[in-house]
Amino acid sequence: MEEESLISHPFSVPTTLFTSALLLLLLLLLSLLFFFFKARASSKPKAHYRLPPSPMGLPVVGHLHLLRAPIHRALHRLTLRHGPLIHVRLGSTLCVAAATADLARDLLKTHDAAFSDRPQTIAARHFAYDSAAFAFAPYGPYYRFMRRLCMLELLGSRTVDQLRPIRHAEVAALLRTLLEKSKRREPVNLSWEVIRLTNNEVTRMAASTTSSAVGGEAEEARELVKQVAELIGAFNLEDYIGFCRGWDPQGLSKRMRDVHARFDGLLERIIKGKEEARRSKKKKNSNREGGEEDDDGVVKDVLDILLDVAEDEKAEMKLSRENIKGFIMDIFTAGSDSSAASIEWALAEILNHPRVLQKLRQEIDQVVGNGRIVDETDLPNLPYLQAAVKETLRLHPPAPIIHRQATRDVTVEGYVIPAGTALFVNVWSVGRDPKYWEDPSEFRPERFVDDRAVVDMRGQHFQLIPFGSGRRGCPGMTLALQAVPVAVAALMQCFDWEVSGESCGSNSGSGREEKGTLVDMEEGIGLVSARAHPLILVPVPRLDPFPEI
Ligand code: HEM
Repeated sequence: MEEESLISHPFSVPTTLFTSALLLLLLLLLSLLFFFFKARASSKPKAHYRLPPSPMGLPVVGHLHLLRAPIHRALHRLTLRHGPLIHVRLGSTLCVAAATADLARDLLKTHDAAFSDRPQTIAARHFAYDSAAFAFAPYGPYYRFMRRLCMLELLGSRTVDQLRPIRHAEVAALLRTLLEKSKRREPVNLSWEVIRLTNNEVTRMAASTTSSAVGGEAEEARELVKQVAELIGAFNLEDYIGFCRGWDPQGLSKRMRDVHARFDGLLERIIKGKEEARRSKKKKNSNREGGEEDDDGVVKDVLDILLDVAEDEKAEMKLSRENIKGFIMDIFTAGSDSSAASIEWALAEILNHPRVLQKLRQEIDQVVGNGRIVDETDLPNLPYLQAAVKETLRLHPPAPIIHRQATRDVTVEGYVIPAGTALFVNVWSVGRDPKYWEDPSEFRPERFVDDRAVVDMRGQHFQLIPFGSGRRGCPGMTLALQAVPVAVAALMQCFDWEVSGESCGSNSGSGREEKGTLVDMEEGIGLVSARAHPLILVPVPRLDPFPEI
């Protein structure tokens, strides 16, 4: 059976449990024939809409049977056959999918305002504190206020810089673990270690003034994030088949309520701990002579900033407890798995390309040397590393589909996309758009070196949009573009890697997989596009003596 990926980014389309839901659906089909005519009549677009082309659909299920996971690949195949802009139906929900860089520009730039909402699935509603959170909030005054706060403070470059020591400490902890294991020549499940790294980084940056503030809770957060991923990724019949609404035939809504209650409990504990720490700090300060503030050098984390705003009488908008919990939950779930998937894919591609590995190490050795571990401050001097990360995100975007919803009717290339339509911009296809990419399936970091280095990932060059674009583009990009390359660089600088067991290539036709030597590149299914199988490798220390960590 195909292993399902359990890691998440909540802005992609549901894929997990897709197959089982489809089976259930087909069983229901016969008994629901009566409803078909009703559902079809109510879901039919009005006659004057000139929709983009579409494959042949079925009653009730629409095109569900054509969308086997991973969905970005299924949509890619359909757009190759029917044109770069198509429409499909998930049950009774009308969706439009776009597959080229030019269409991405049209939809996410020219019509950005019309596509600035996200579809409100049942999971989104459950985990979004009734729209009080950020990632699924409608594009209104609250969202705009939070977005500004996010870009200037919460995830802005100043906060990201100030919290660098947390990330540095977590990378060092990972290297120590690997060094220990290397002494016993023990295979390491690097996928697991990398998820732990990014999860610790995000939870500590979000909510810990000291390393112990969330320490014990990071594990619980990791487990809950996994559950949220599964549930957001589940194909929920209630979302797409009108007559299933309120019935919960798969028991998903019940599970969502349970997981949400547990996550809420964890967030309450974290926030109460933080409030306690802030109260005692205030007390300590007020006991000081002259009542001057104690600038004890402790840097504010994201939760501190949110609580400051919530307590500020003059703030443009008052933040509620729900707003704060929602935002922290969003970055716990959005921040760690996407970065982990990028690190894993980068390692796998680099190991499969010894020439790239050699060039990368040459660059790191020249810039950093052997006496210390590479640091985020080295990144501007490591252009080949940055190119390798870009190339990884082009070929393996962790959120392969950008998911938005039309707030009004939009005309694109002569077709009309009606208000309420779900939009899928297939980032995976866009990164392979032959108009912009030569030999698109080749892993070749060189394409970003020299004059082509101007293609960046900030959402202005639409052939490369792994972080999306426009008013709903990823606010965690600055953070990810520090955390991902430095982790890749440290792992390549410090260790040689022997490929072991499950991670071996399978000669499955890519032309670069060779049994016993190289890493398999099979893609899993799940909200975040991660590897299907864990990366199991044996670390062999490369630096002798190993630098102090
Ligand atoms: C390599 C890592 C990452 C990738 C590839 C990625 C990708 C994306 C994409 C494609 C979107 C949707 C953009 C759109 O609709 O145009 C998004 C949204 C979002 N991401 Fe990320 N992301 C990453 C890391 C992070 C991190 C580290 C954080 C926070 C700590 C984060 C937080 C968010 C949030 C909160 C949103 C929702 C924004 C909104 O709806 O306005 N992401 N991300």
